[in-house]
Amino acid sequence: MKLFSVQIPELAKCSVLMRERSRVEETIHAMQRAGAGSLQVISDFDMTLTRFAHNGKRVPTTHNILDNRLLIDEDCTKKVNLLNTYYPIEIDACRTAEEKLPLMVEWWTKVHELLIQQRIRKDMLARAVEESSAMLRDGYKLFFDRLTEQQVPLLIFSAGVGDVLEEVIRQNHVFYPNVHIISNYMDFDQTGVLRAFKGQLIHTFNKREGALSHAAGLRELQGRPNVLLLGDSLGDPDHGEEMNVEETRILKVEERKESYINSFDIVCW
Ligand SMILES: Nc1ccn([C@@H]2O[C@H](COP(=O)(O)O)[C@@H](O)[C@H]2O)c(=O)n1
Repeated sequence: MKLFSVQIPELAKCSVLMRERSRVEETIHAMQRAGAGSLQVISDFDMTLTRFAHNGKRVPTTHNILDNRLLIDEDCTKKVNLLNTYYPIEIDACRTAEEKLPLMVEWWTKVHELLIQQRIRKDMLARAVEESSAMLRDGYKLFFDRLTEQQVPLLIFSAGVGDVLEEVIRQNHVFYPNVHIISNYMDFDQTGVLRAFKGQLIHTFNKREGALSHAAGLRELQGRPNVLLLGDSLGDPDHGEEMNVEETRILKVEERKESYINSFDIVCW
């Protein structure tokens, strides 16, 4: 307890839940002893590195940022706004990942097809991000700065839109060389018009597959056995499993405590 109240006061807050406080304490001690050279951080992006809401309004996900008249027309806006339909399914603690999977594929596929039809222009993305209310979490600057100072790789695994994600962190001045991103990237034609999404679709429940298919990019993380895994979804705890590492899992959620406490070491709600 002393460790948390003195060194990490946030973890002593009543909004922080831990299944086994003593085990988490031991893990943090071990990670501290091993030092920054043994550490890597894996995080998802939307609602983990970005805020869930601000002043009572949902902060847009990277997909939602594309809902801007610079990029898509009014008719598309009506069709593309599927968050209220599919998000409750994504976070439904009563459904299994197997039940959710086809619905998640349906959600991402529908939206990506609509976006492609809109012939989105690459040179408009930065303005769309500027005009959006995208917002990283409080303390993000310290988080990114410390990791880069200590040369700790930060791997962002996101089922969002990589091009938009990059622009958000660039505009917040934290797109440092230690930041690596695996996400759904747009494929633009020679004139800068969206024609497809690159590679295999990444959604909440296949991030593990995404990690494997990008194994080459993960090589530089080898020799760093300690992983701090940050996520907001029950699909996230899988990220580190292929990597044969000790990990501490920290999660940001608004609700669904019970199931999250069973999946993550630390739950912030
Ligand atoms: N068309 C979509 C599809 C997904 N989302 C949300 O984005 C989140 C993905 O980002 P992570 O960085 O958390 O992997 C996902 O959890 C969905 O809730 C969306 O807004 N629109």
